[in-house]
Parts: sequence; C-alpha cells; structure tokens
Amino acid sequence: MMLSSPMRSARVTLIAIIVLPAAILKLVCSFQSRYINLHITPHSKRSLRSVSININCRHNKEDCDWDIELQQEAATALLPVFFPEHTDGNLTSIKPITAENALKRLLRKKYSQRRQNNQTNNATIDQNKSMDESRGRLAELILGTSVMRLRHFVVASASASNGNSTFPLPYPLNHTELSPHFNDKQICEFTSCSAEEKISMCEIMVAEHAKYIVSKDSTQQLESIQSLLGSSDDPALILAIEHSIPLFLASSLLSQYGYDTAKQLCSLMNKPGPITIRKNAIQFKGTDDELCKWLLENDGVESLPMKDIQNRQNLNTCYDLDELKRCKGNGRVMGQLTSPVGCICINPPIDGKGRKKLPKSIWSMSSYQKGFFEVQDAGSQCIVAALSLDHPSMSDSISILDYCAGNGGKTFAISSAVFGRKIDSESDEYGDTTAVANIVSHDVVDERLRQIKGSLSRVGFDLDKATGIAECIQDNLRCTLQTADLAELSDSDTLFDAVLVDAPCSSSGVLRRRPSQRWSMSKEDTLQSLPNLQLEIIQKAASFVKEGGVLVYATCSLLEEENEDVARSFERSEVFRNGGFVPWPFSEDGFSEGGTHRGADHEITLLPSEWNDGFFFARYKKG
Ligand SMILES: C[S@@+](CC[C@H](N)C(=O)[O-])C[C@H]1O[C@@H](n2cnc3c(N)ncnc32)[C@H](O)[C@@H]1O
Repeated sequence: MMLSSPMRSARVTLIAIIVLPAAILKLVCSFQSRYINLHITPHSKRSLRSVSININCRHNKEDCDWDIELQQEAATALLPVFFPEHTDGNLTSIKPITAENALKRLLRKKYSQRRQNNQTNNATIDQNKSMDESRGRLAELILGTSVMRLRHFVVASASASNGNSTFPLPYPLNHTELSPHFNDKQICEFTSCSAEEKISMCEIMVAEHAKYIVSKDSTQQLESIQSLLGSSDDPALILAIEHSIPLFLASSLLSQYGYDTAKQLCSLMNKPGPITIRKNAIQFKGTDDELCKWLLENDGVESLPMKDIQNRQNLNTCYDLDELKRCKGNGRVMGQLTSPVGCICINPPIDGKGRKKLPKSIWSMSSYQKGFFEVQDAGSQCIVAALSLDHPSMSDSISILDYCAGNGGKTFAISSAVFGRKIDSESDEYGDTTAVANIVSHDVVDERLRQIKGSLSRVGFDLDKATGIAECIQDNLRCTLQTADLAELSDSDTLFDAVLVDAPCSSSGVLRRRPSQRWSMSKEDTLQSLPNLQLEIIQKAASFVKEGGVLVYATCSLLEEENEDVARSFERSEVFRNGGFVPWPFSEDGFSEGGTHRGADHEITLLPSEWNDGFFFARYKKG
C-alpha cells in the first residue's frame, strides 16, 4: 500500500514538497535575477505604463565577459535538449530532456567534481566561490538559450546564411513553423545533421544568448531577423521569432488581443515575474503591514501589501485602456481588481526603483518555515477570492471542494481564507466551537494529494493519520481538511457550498515561470484536447455543488479556447441547465466593476503584468 512506510513516505514527501520546488525556484530565480539587473525607468513619474528596460550583467560591474569555457559547457549541456538522440527514425519516440534537467545534470557533475577536489584539499576558497558564481551564469546561459531558441536560431542562421553551411533545426522547431521564409535556406532536421553541425549550432546559439543578455538594446539583433525574413509582413511570425514563442501561440494571442497587447504579452513571457506571497491567517495573526514589518526585521526582506501598492501607484503597467478603463483587446490587469487581503509583494519595483535581489532564498526564510506565508501569485490569490467565501449568502459553517487541487496552492489559500472570515457564531456553553469549515481536496494524481498532506503541519493543521483528516481549531472555528479521490467523493454524496475547478491548461499565462513549457505545448493539445478535458472536468465538478452554492472555473491560460469557449460550452450544457446554474457577476460583491470586452460580467481575464501572472476565471451560482 502506498503509505506502508511512514518514514519513507515522509522523506519522499519532504523531497517532493520542499526540496524539488525549492530547487526549481532556485534555478528559475537564478535564471531570472542572479546576474541580470533589470533597470526599469518610467517615462513619466506618474505612470509606469511605458518603461525602458535595460538588461545589464553585473559581473565586475561591467558587461559580462561570458567566458568561453562556460559557453562551451552550456552548449554541451544543451545538445540533448536541442538534438535528442533517436534510434528508430520514428520522431514521435524522441523524448528530449528539458533545459532544467540539462542544467541539473551539469551542476550535479560539477558539484561532484568539487566535492572530490575538496576532499583532496585541492580547491581553494576562491575556486569554490567562483564555482558558485558560475552556477548562476550557467543557469542563465542554459535556461535562457532554451527559452530563446527560436529567436537565436534565426539570428544565428541569418548571420551565417551567406556561406554554404547547413543549419540543424533545434527540436521541436520544424520547417512548417518557419516556412515559407526558410524553405530556401539550408536547414536540416536534427535527425539528419552531423554531430559536429549540431554542437556547432548549440555553440552559436549560446553565444547569441550571451550577446542578447548584455546588449543594451536587444532589438538591434532583430535587424538580422528582418534581413532574413525579408519583406515578410506576417506579424505572427515576427512576434513568434522576436519573442521566441511557438507560432500557433503567437497567432492565437494576436487574433485574440490585437498586435499591441499580444506584443506586450509575448515580451513579458521572457522577463522575470514578481515574487508575491500570501499571508497564512492560521499561523500569522497580525495585519498585512505587521507581516511586512516582521519580514524586514527578521528576514531582512522588503515588502509591501499589494493593496498599498495599488493605492500608491498605477498598476495598469503596460496596456492601453479604453474609455471604460478596460484593457484594449480584452482582459484586465491587477489595478482593475480589488487586491486580496494578505497579498504581499516582495521587493516591489516601486517609485522608479527596479526589483531588488532577495538576500536569501525565500524557502530558507524563518517566516516561511514558521508557515507565516506561502509563495503565491497575486492572480492565483484572486481566484480564491472569487469564491467569495465572505459573502453574506455563505453561512458560518461552510464546505469547500478544491476539485483540481494539485499540491494544494489553492487549498491552503482557502484554509487561510476561512480563518480570515468574520463569523458571528461563538463557542457554545461547553466551550465547543460552533462554526465548522470542511475543506476537501481532490486531484487525479494521488502523488499531489500526498504532497498536500506533507505541508499540513507547517500550514497549521494536525493530521490524524488513522482517519486521514487534518484539523485546525482556532477561536470559534473548527476547520477540517482532507483529500479524496473521485470514488470517495462520489460515494459520500456530500455537496459543497463552494467548488473550485482550477483546471489543467496550457499555462500560457504563466510561461515566464516555466522556462521549458513553451516548447512542449502543441497546437492540438492546447486548442482541442485541453478544452475537451476542461469541459469534462467542470461538468463533473458541478455535480458536487450544493443548492445556492458557488462554482468557480479557472485556468492560467490566456487563450479563449480554454477560457471563454469552455465557459460557453458549459453554459450550454445539460449539467448547467438542469442543475439550475446561473452566471454570478463579479460586480455583485465589489470584486470588480464592469464586464470584459467579450461582454460577460461573470468572467475575468487577468493579463500578466509586472505585478501578476495571467489567469482566467468564471463564476456561477447554483439555484
Ligand atoms: C492547474 S493544476 C492545479 C494547481 C493547484 N490548484 C494549485 O493551486 O497549486 C491542475 C490540476 O488538475 C489535475 N487534473 C487533471 N485532470 C483532472 C481531472 N480529470 N480531475 C481532477 N483533477 C485533474 C492535475 O493533476 C493538476 O494537478
């Protein structure tokens, strides 16, 4: 049975919950910020809407001299990422490794060499220090080159296109992606190029990336793209190459949001995202300001509640607004929504200052270890706020189902929200609490539900191992939290006051957090298979909503096929009509005013910006 050895499973869970995400965040953070300084200069003091961003390398306070050795190491590590080995000529059997894995592999090798050197006392402190420094630079070279592979390939092949050389096309780009402009170029698929051609292509692309990150004006490099594309007037192809995103994604964003917004969205996909935390009301009883003070005094980290930033400056950072103050081309930005309580921005880039580097990893902060907060994007927090658990129509005792709980990001936001509610009930004559909140987390992947259990005690719950039910009692509220598979959910006949469907999706709104994701997206999956699955999931989840209850459908996608189209299909379905569901407008509880350009007041597309990632959510009431 899966839980036969508690020690072993606790260790596995610990690794899965703390070590792996921490390692990935560390990689992503170092990719994002360790050696790169973003200087953001507002063009006008009152608005950050138009900004200049210079990317400089901080090495020796001068432009980086990306030493050849690091570049070669990066190119070798990228070889299996760009040109995976194949044995049977069947392309579908090829499983390339991700850039993140390539980086981990290389670092593991380097650190094991270092351990050996240390053991034989050969390594000096300086050597160890430079090794730590090169770790960040390798991360930037490997992850950055991987993310920018389309652009760098085009620049590299354009600059060498006068000769007779052949360019191997890095996986998973293909000729149809680039045609017709590349048809007459000497490009070979990765299956038919020589090993020398492949490694030399990796080296050129890594060198392009090194140039790209130190260039004061990275648009200069685009001249070579333009020369290659010649007279192309295909804006989708230009967007795709300039920002290095799959062509189908560029085309969809373009047709759904228009050129200006699509360009902003694509550009944000290649820049660091904000670090945002959510106060955990179970473990930290003070206000948001008090938590910020605590963070500064105890962890040396500056922060500001998002609502204060919202009051101080315009959060509509990058989009043109129409006369109704909505983003042109559909969608909203953070400034147009009420910031959730507990949403705190770490090192906020305000008053013209750029975002600072964290003095230490967020996971090692004492406040994190005490469970005072979780790392959670502001948009993700808005989704939980959309459940409106504080709404007068919700009774003091409440039950909530997190139907696609994953490893519990929103489950724990829900548990914090229930302790933040204003409840009228008091303890009864025996001192027992009278209000109850029952939270159930469901997911198809058992491992994710196990990860939730591993986080319970830091968040503030006591897990009864015999029943599998976790409990937290504070003041006049008893909150239980348990996980359930579909059979357990269906057997229990329990219905819920609130059901959240945080559906699996393309992640197109959060691509800057996942360096490799863009190259594993397929058009077919994104625009057909996922929407079918999403509709199936929301229909199933709807069957667990109580009369008078709320249902929220959410994705971290920017694409209408996964968002509005799924919402419309659900609204046309028998489950919707027979279940007595109706759209529940956001204007009704002050969450947000007005509808989107596509007209529906019960749905919000939150566009990615300097302050938040991109999400969609729609909400319904039953009966
Ligand atoms: C976007 S992630 C959820 C993230 C999570 N809510 C959080 O905040 O961290 C989507 C989740 O849906 C789960 N999923 C996929 N298919 C599902 C299904 N048919 N029923 C329930 N969950 C499903 C996936 O395993 C994945 O964990």
